[in-house]
Amino acid sequence: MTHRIADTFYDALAKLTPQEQKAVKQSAFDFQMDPSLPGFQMHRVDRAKDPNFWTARVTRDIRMVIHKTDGDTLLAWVGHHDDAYRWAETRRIEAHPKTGAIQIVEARETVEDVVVHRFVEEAVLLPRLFESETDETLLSWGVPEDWIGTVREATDETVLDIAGYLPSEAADAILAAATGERPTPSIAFATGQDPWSHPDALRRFRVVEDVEELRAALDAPWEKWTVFLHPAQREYVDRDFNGPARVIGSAGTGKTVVALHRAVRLAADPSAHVLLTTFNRRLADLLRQKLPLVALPSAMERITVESLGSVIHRLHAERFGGVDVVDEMTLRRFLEEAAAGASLTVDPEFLFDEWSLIIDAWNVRDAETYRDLPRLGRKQRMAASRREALWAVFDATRSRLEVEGLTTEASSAHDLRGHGHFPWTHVVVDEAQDISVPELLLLADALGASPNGLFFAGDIGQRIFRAPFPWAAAGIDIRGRSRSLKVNYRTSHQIRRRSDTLLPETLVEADGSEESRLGVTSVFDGPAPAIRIFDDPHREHDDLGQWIDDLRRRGVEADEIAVLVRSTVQVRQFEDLKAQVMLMHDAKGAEFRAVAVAGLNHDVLPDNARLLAALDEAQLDEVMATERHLLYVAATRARDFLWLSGTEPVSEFLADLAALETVPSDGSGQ
Ligand SMILES: Nc1ncnc2c1ncn2[C@@H]1O[C@H](COP(=O)(O)OP(=O)(O)OP(=O)(O)O)[C@@H](O)[C@H]1O
Repeated sequence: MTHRIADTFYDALAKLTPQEQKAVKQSAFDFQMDPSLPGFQMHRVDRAKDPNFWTARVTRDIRMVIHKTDGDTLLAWVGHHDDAYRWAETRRIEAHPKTGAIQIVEARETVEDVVVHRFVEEAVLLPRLFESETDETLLSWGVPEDWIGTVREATDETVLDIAGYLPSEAADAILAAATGERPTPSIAFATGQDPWSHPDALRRFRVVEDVEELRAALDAPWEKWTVFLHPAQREYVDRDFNGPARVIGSAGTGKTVVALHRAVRLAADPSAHVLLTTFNRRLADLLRQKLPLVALPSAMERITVESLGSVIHRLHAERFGGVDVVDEMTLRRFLEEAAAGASLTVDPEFLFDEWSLIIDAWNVRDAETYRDLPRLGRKQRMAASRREALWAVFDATRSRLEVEGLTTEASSAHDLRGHGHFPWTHVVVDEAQDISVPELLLLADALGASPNGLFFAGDIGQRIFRAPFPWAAAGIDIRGRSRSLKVNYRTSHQIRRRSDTLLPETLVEADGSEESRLGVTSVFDGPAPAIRIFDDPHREHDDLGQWIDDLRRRGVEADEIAVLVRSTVQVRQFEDLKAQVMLMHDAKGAEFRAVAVAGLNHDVLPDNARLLAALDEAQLDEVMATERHLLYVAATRARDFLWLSGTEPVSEFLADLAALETVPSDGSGQ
């Protein structure tokens, strides 16, 4: 006898009151132990299209909908009595005729009102998106047979509605197709293969082995990712790689979720020691909070969650004793004094960048290496004589640091390379787009060649802290072991579409490889983002206050609303609002039901001081890219509601977004 739980049960449970949830959980456990208990008063749902639907009593008013086949049970839905019967009466659970995956299919006539009604109004005007697709193609996307006609009638205006009624693989496919992507057909199972084990079935049904597992699954019904993964996520969690691998994808596509599950799956091996890490402490703390949702205590014992900086600092202290790390001001002074000593006139910013991004980052120790080194991540060319003169400055700075008993963070990482035992067998790095050169060099040295040794999750469109550099130069080759996720679980269609316009459709990595951002879909709908431009900052503040008050009246709690700004001065400007007010940089890794990115003014984003400090076109491009990424990161923290505003003269990024508002729909559908 196999017990399963469906994602629809989960979603329905999350909508009940805490009291009702408690009762349902107890009943679900009891049911798993003994489904024949008389208290359940099992009733077959008489008017159901599918004869296998039953209801089980939880309380006077609450019923679980159970699907029973050959002794196997599936917890399919839960809710108030009449709703539960209606749900069961209008669903069928069956294997898809083409793909072979088990699906929950909603009876089409129940939704005709919603969808067809709209068809009538728009039918004459709008082109049908899938008119020319054959039945065979639509079936290969997982569209249920009796939905083919409706899908073929879909227009730009109705495609979202229709997708909402379809099994997720079919919804993903039609939404991707509506944006011009060619969906990959679902795997077709041969007759005789278990339809429940199809990858598309595994994303919505999960076998529950014992009550402990059921308890873990039901304890956090809002965190659906703890139980149900998209097949692409599952693949990257489970697969074995013979070298470093990477999952990429735009904001909200579940990369962190993959990183967490992957760490747990690696820790299943009793001889494993897994480091789950990222580039700063705040993000490592967030990972530490999420890990217990997916890891049993036995796996937790084999997983260390710590930021890379902290790991390096700790290992260095253990191995070499304590050394003081030089602060930035002192380092800048040493560099300038060394330049003066060598009678070299050089821009201090350039000197500092050259030290940080080349000399210290790549551990350049002699003039020859410096002379021959490719300009990794630096766009300016430099004559050999100039490099020779500069080398004297860097060499003197190194000696000075040594004399004063100081080191740098980068040097600490370099010291650890090739020195002694690396304490972990596997490292999983989240937010890998912001990893530094020395950190990557260390990881490459320790585990770059070992199977399943290194796994990275990241998005180059969200790189906001560090300059880009080619990973291959650090000894990491992920060619053929990198793939992207395309389903956005966090952000509504409307918010994702708007935010996506902030970045180019194709991003180019430092090694020249390209990443297409097209074809991403969201799993739910919501209101369009509010894009507002004001003449007066007080007006901006007050209107934003009203937007927040409105949300509060609609039941959004203050801690689910974030106001994100670019500078600390602006934090003060908005801090009286009933929301969490924070810097855009600090929102990385977080998500909120509602986000307002405010104070998007001309001198604020891109940050004026950074623009002024740029020494040439290349640096200017880099500043523009990271500032753009920052706005993208900020906007994509929003789940349901997004507000973007500034006061004239506004940020060029905001002006661009506002200009799009007045342009008629681009016809992309998504
Ligand atoms: N398979 C899934 N089912 C349901 N929800 C999911 C799934 N995967 C991810 N999510 C949800 O999507 C949201 C985004 O996930 P996650 O933070 O892992 O994305 P990300 O790609 O790391 O985002 P970012 O790049 O913005 O940091 C989270 O709320 C998470 O709970």
